[in-house]
Amino acid sequence: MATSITNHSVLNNGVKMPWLGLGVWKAKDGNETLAVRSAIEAGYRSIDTAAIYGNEAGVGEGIRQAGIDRDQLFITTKVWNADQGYESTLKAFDESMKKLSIDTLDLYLIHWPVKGKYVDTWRALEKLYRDGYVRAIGVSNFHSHHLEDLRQHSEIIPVVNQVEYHPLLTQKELHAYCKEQHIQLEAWSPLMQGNLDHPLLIELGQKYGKSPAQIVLRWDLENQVVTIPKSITPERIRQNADIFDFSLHAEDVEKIYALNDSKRFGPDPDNFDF
Ligand SMILES: NC(=O)C1=CN([C@@H]2O[C@H](COP(=O)(O)OP(=O)(O)OC[C@H]3O[C@@H](n4cnc5c(N)ncnc54)[C@H](OP(=O)(O)O)[C@@H]3O)[C@@H](O)[C@H]2O)C=CC1
Ligand SMILES: O=C1CO[C@H](CO)[C@@H](O)[C@@H]1O
Repeated sequence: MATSITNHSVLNNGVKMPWLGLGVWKAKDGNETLAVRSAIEAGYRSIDTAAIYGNEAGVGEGIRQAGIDRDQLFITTKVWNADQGYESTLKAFDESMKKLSIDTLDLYLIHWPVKGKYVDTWRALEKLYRDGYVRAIGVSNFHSHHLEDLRQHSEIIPVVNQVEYHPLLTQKELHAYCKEQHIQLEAWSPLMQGNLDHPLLIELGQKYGKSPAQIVLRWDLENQVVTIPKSITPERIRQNADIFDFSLHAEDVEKIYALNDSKRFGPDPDNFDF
């Protein structure tokens, strides 16, 4: 049970990853810098970006402005689909590191399972890991069949699978598979991209004296899912981190699970047109 913002998941290679991080998709034009700085000031120690978000340089700037020791932070970025393949991934990694202006990355993810490419991409991630440039390597948007395929064609197991996960898309089978394989599930769009007006979430918010966003983020923690809500609003950034002073009763966790209707806000990885 996570009781503090510094609580972490211990990944399958022993690296510690905070249960809560800040997402920064769509944060641009300086908002990403302000958001990262506000988050670090509020106690966040994990930031999730990606090459395709176009804000790695601004994220790096926010980290510097916060004036925190690099080893206190957990930074994730991702290789974009157009850069997949062995050599092109190594090049994309260098570019991301230059933009972030850091020497070592905490977590590098394959953003989507691009058919015919992700195994070679994974070999590049394995090299970066073995050479010490990345502390942990993982994937995003992988179904269990992608993970099985990778398992049969590679040596290192991903530490994390970052997938769309929220009350309307609970991914129970994938979650069970990841648990069995010691792959940490990480939730993207945990706040359903701001669609938080469901009556149950409002009712539970009133019951626990919390907002619907806090109820959903606490539900992630109860389910041992790493979560990375995005906000560029300092007050919401603080609110989203104020989830360590309460816990949900088991029956309420189940009520939220029951909202699942396999609703995706993003594409299904099997149908995504790369
Ligand atoms: N691997 C992948 O393929 C993907 C990864 N991601 C990652 O996951 C992160 C989170 O997902 P994302 O899609 O951004 O969406 P989220 O589910 O985190 O929702 C973000 C939206 O919710 C609003 N919001 C934040 N906090 C609150 C609150 N307390 N009350 C009400 N509204 C709130 C934000 O507004 P505002 O900012 O204006 O405060 C924003 O509009 C991304 O930023 C990215 O890092 C996302 C998509 C795909
Ligand atoms: O993380 C994400 C958000 O941005 C991308 C598109 O621009 C998505 O495809 C992706 O999954």
